[in-house]
Amino acid sequence: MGYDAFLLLSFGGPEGPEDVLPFLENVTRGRGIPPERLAEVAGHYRRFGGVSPINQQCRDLIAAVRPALADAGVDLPIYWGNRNWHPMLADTVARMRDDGVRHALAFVTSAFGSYSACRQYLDDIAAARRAVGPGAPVISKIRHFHDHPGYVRPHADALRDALAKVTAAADGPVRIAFTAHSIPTAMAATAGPTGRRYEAQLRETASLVAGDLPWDLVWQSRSGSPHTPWLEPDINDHLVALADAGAAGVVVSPIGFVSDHLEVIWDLDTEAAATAAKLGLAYARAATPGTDPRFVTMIVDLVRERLEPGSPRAALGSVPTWDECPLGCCPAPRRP
Ligand SMILES: CC1=C(CCC(=O)O)c2cc3nc(cc4[nH]c(cc5[nH]c(cc1n2)c(C)c5CCC(=O)O)c(CCC(=O)O)c4C)C(CCC(=O)O)=C3C
Ligand SMILES: [Fe+2]
Repeated sequence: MGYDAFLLLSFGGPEGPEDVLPFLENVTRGRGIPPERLAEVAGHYRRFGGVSPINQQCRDLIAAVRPALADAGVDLPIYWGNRNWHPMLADTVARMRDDGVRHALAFVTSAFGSYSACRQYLDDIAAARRAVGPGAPVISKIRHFHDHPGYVRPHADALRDALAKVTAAADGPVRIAFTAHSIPTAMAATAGPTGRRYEAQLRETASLVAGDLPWDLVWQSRSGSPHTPWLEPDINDHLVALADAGAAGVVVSPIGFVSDHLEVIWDLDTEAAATAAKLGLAYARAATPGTDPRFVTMIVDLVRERLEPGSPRAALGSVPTWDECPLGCCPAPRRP
């Protein structure tokens, strides 16, 4: 099977105050998110001038991937499209069609399964192709990479850097808290081909990143209606529990994310850091891979896996990954 383009597919984020509400409408359309929650989240974006860092992080990633692909002898044009904000995926797919692209490989900026982290991107690809109509390229999504050394090692080094800072500052025991985006428990139950795959992958990533160190996996950025159960505990509640149990410091490592986007700089660097300060806990947040050269090389290697069938599939763990998600894997949740 030949591929003739590389597509970076990401979440998208606003790049100015006037973008914030239409962006949030795109994210939450038909999702039953209460207006109070939306107003609150709009406030988070406004605290950063209405600019999410995520689009610039995508530009930076492309700038790093372009020479890395060329060095590896992979000669593919590079495109970028987002689910929720410009450049919108459907516009990108139209441009790919105009350029004569027939079959693109898509790297999605999420390492994990579940509807929100995986199937939703496949649905967005299908919707964008439908919108473009005849001649739209086929787009194949690159596999999950939750246990790829190019994802695990940058997180592991960042964890050690942050741990050194907190250990120097804390007068007592220091704990490690890994975080990922919370999802509704119903979505977690049906993640992957046999359920609970989002949590299983995250636990595997956590244990690979932590090595011998003890850790907890907790959740951040809960959205939705307060009446819908989501994965718990929230990082802020967890910090209270750690302080009550006598911890003096905590390192928070957002293993659920590939870059320091708004959910990291607001929910962790602003909110969780304030909770820790109030509790008297020493606190540091570990960096995400971003444009770490090992992460960039991973993307090249994942492309080569698909270009050269039979080439090695790097994996440090044992939770399986595959190229094509089975039908019915990570089904869409029922929406209110
Ligand atoms: C699993 C997961 C990931 C990780 C996988 C991946 O990376 O894709 C992720 C990433 C992200 N989530 C992000 C932003 C938002 N997520 C929201 C809402 C939701 N997220 C959900 C799940 C996830 N989200 C879910 C189940 C909802 C409820 C609505 C629904 O059922 O779909 C909302 C609505 C407002 C609110 O928070 O209530 C916003 C603004 C940004 C961009 C940050 C930036 O701008 O820099 C990023 C990278
Ligand atoms: Fe989200």
